[in-house]
Amino acid sequence: MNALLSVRDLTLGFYGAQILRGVDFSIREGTITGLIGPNGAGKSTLFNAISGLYRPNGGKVMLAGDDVTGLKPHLLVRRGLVRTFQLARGFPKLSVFQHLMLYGLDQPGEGLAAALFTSPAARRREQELAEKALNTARRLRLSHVVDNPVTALSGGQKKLVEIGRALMADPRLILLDEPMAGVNPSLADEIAEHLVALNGDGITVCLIEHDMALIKRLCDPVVVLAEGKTLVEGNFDEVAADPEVQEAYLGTRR
Ligand SMILES: Nc1ncnc2c1ncn2[C@@H]1O[C@H](COP(=O)(O)OP(=O)(O)OP(=O)(O)O)[C@@H](O)[C@H]1O
Repeated sequence: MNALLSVRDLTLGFYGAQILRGVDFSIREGTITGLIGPNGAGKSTLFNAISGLYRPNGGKVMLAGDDVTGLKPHLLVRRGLVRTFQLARGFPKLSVFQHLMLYGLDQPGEGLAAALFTSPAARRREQELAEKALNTARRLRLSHVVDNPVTALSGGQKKLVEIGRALMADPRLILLDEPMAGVNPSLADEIAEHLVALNGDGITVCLIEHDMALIKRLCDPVVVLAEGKTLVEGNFDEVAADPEVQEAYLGTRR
């Protein structure tokens, strides 16, 4: 399988502190790739650098063979790369449905003007979007809360809305930053099932997660990041048995 995304020698620093120190890794199309590493290793920063939130100081991000280093997030979304955040972002007063619609609007050719003018074409497009939002909610088993404000949702449901938001962009690759963190075990299981289903539908997934049982169950390969560098890559058992990985975790985490 080909690399859908490759990161080469990526570096990024804040105020003189080097956080990413030459990261190299690839995400093969069709995989659920796990990205693990001790707290502070730079995993979220790496997602931010890939998804255009932070501009790297050096190195390259290639998406489907194109150099997309430093492209703004909305341009990457149009190329099929979407990320989610650890803490669901959003507008507290909007309903789940309105959230999904809003993110569906940020699509190629979907100017705000087109959405506001009530031409037959704009109305048709709005109807299509509404259907897509309802289907997305159904797919994530959120239909029963679709008209509720996001503030009224449980932590786990908010995580599902965050995934739904990403799905509205018809992604080819989703970067998920701890989508199960802080969620009760049965909902974490449900989210895991959704990820497997999305992957079955052809979406490539890269997942940051601290729960090793979930990583073992869902991810192959697993990439380990420590102190801003990729340490090793392999299947879960290979990675877990690696002395360097054990040392990285022992040194800083357990
Ligand atoms: N905007 C920022 N400004 C300054 N330092 C930052 C910023 N974002 C992250 N850092 C620093 O970069 C380092 C890596 O943080 P990051 O959140 O990427 O780690 P992580 O591997 O995702 O950790 P965790 O598993 O705990 O979420 C940390 O030392 C953090 O304090």
